[in-house]
Amino acid sequence: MALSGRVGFAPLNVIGLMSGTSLDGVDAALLRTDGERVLAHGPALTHPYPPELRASLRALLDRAAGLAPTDPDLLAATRALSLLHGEAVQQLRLLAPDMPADLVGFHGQTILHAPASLVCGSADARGEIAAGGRTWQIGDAALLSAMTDLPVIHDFRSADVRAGGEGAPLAPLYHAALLAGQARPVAVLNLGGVANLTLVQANGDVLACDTGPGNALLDDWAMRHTGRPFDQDGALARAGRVDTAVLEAMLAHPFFARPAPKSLDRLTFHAVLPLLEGVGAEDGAATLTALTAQAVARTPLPEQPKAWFVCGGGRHNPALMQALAEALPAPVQAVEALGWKGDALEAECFGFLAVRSLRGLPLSLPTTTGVPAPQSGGRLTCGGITPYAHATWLPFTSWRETATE
Ligand SMILES: Nc1ncnc2c1ncn2[C@@H]1O[C@H](COP(=O)(O)OP(=O)(O)OP(=O)(O)O)[C@@H](O)[C@H]1O
Ligand SMILES: CC(=O)N[C@H]1[C@@H]2OC[C@@H](O2)[C@@H](O)[C@@H]1O[C@H](C)C(=O)O
Repeated sequence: MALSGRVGFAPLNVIGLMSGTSLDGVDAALLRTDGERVLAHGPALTHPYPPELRASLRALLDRAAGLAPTDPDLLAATRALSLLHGEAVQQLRLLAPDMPADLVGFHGQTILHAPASLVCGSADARGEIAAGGRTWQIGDAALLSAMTDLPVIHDFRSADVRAGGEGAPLAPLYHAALLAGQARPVAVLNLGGVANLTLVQANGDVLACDTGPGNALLDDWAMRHTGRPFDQDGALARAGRVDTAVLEAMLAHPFFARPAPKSLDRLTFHAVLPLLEGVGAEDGAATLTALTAQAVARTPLPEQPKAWFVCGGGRHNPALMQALAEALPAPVQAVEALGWKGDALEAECFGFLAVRSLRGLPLSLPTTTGVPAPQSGGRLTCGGITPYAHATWLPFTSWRETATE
């Protein structure tokens, strides 16, 4: 029998873990993939952060730029979130005894994102100061590997930033793999703490960027005015009116006019919050909801998508979905319309990218992060693997399986 030129790569069962900028918890999802195609979707779940961990992570974000690696609060938060990730992995394994995991993709918690373009405030100078760029995801991959007795791929973004890229977004190659066969141009919009889009152009090229705030500003506003962590079902925004003068002043931020690729730190837009001084709780929520939608609509794109598919927690907010439908010229639907799990997509993505990392395939492209050439990334940790024993000393806390809507 003649051998074909291409050597195949056996698909793996991989658990992807993502804890996003909303600081709400860990999403975990199981996939069978070779890093190019998804052969099976296993279960997914969300393991919420306890309020004290959420508060301590939120405090670390404010101090991240000056944090020493040995800072006691940093070490405590790193350990706590790594243990929670370990719990999430073990719970997921219990849900899928017929899909034994081979590998874990561990994103970690971003506490600082300062790629060169944000450090210098201009994309043009990126090449000169690339060495100054930095992105920081905390998490103890060796501890996770020891807890789960699995090899762990982590540190997905640093190689891209070191090479002069934005280090984000990294979901585009996963979105593009799932979009194969859809009518183009087509876009996926992720409404997390920060919002990001993937555009698959008519010729199949993939373009991506962060668009602006997703839910993070609105979450902080809701916490300040209602004491609740987010604007549940958009109730606050729906009771208010958009302050167009404030909205336009916010949209004057130079980030919005920059073409893709571009990325953001969760705190980048906190500089615009003083513009809302004196605006009431409801009108402020309506204005921040409109800001997220307008930032997407005004992102300079070479082609307008024929359809938008929305993932991330923001798609549960009807006020935000309505604002997007009004701002965008093409239909806007949740990714469930494609049969995808919108709350598990990012976790699945880091499973998919873990397998790509293992294979040395690119995680990013010049058109997705601005990196000069297709860039691989991620680091493998399998040191310290010990037989799984933590169940005897770590009680499982609350978790919920991701619904298939
Ligand atoms: N019912 C709801 N009503 C309004 N907003 C909601 C609802 N459910 C979720 N959200 C929003 O979704 C957010 C969580 O979204 P998600 O889990 O996608 O964030 P993330 O994974 O942290 O984000 P990122 O993509 O930035 O990493 C919450 O903080 C909240 O703002
Ligand atoms: C630095 C960082 O963690 N960025 C996140 C964040 O959350 C959304 C947006 O900002 C995106 O750039 C990225 O996450 C997704 C999963 C990504 O890399 O595609």
